[in-house]
Amino acid sequence: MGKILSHDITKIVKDEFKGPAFKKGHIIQTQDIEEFLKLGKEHVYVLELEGGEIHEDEAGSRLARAAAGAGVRCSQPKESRVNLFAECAGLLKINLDALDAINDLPDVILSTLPNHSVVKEGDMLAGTKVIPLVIKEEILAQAERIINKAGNILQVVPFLEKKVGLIVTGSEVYKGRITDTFGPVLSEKMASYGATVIELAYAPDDAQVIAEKINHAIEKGADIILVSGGMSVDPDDVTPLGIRNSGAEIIKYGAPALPGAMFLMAYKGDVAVLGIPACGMYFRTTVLDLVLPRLLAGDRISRRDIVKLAHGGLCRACSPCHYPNCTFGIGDSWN
Ligand SMILES: Nc1nc2c(c(=O)[nH]1)N[C@H]1C(S)=C(S)[C@@H](COP(=O)(O)OP(=O)(O)OC[C@H]3O[C@@H](n4cnc5c(N)ncnc54)[C@H](O)[C@@H]3O)O[C@H]1N2
Ligand code: MOO
Repeated sequence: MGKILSHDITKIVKDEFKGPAFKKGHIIQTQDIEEFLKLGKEHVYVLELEGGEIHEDEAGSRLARAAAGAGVRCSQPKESRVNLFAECAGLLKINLDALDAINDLPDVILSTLPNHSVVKEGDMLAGTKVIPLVIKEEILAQAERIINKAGNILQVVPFLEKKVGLIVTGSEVYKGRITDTFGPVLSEKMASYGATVIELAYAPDDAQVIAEKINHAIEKGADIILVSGGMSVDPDDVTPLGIRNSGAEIIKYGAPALPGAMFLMAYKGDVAVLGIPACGMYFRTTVLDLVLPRLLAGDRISRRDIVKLAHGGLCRACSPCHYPNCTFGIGDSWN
C-alpha cells in the first residue's frame, strides 16, 4: 500500500492544511481535525497513493458501476461500500457465474439478494465493498474484464403486461354447490403483478371440457393460462389430462416445492399452461409465487428450472407468512 505519513495533530494549524502534507492526491483519513482533537487523538494520517493503486472509495464506485445493468443505480461510496438499488419494479436477474468470479478475486466483495427476487423500485439489491484501504488497479481491471464479458452482474427486468386466462375446475364449483374461492385468490395475485385476467372460465371434472376451455383462452389471446384444482390423485382429478388433451406439451408434472408438489408446467407453443393444485388457494405462498414472476419477466420455464426448485423449496409454514423474507425458493433453485 502507498505511503502513510503521520502528523502530530497538535501542530496542525489552519494554514498547514494547505501545506505539502495535504496536497492534491493525498488522502486524509479524517475530514474533521477538530473532532479528532476533541477525542484526544494525537496523530492524523495522510495516505500518499503510489502508481497503480486506487483508493477504496473510487474502487468501490468503479466496481458497482460495472456490475450495474439495466434498471440498477449505484449510491455514493461510504467507507468504500456502494449500494445498488432497483430503478424500477420487476425481477432481479443475476449472472451467478460472474458473481462467483468477482468474489473469488482478492480484496473485493459483491453481495446480492437472491437471484430472481421480485423487487420494488428503490429496493436495495446488492452492496459492494473493497476490503483494504487501497487496491491494485490490476485487480479492479480484472473485475471489470469479468463483468464486461458477462455484460453486467445484475439487472432488473420489468414485468411485461401479460394476459392471463383462469380456468377454475371442479364439478362442485361448476354446478354451484360451493362458491369459487380459487378464482378470486388467483385474480388478486395476478393483479398484484400487474397482469390482466382476460378470461375467467369454469369447467367440470371433464378433461375434454378443460382442454376446450384452455384452447378458447389461447384463441382469446392469453399468454399464460392457470388451470386450478383437480391436480391430485382422485379419479375425478382430471386437470393434468385436460392440459395434455389441449395439445400442450407437459414440461413437468410434480414440482419439488412444498406447498406445490402437484404443480404442472406445460407449454402450448409460447403459451404457458400451469396446473395449480388446491394449495394455491389454501396457502398464501406456493410454487406459483416462484414460477409466476419469471413468466411475467418473459422467461420460458424449463424442466431443469422446476427440478432446481428442490433446494430451498420447502416452506417453513410460518404464521404469519414472511415470504419473501424467508428461505422459500432461495436455494440453488433458480440458478
Ligand atoms: N390421496 C392423496 N390426496 C391428496 C394428495 C395426494 O397426493 N394423495 N395430494 C394433496 C396435495 S399436495 C394437494 S395440493 C391437493 C391437490 O388438490 P387438487 O388440486 O386435486 O384439488 P381438488 O381435489 O380439486 O380440491 C381440493 C379441495 O378444494 C376444494 N376446491 C377446489 N377448487 C375450489 C374452488 N375453485 N373454490 C373453492 N373450493 C375449491 C374442493 O372442493 C376440495 O374440497 O390434494 C391433496 N390430497
Ligand atoms: O404438496 Mo400440495 O401440491 O402442495 O399442497
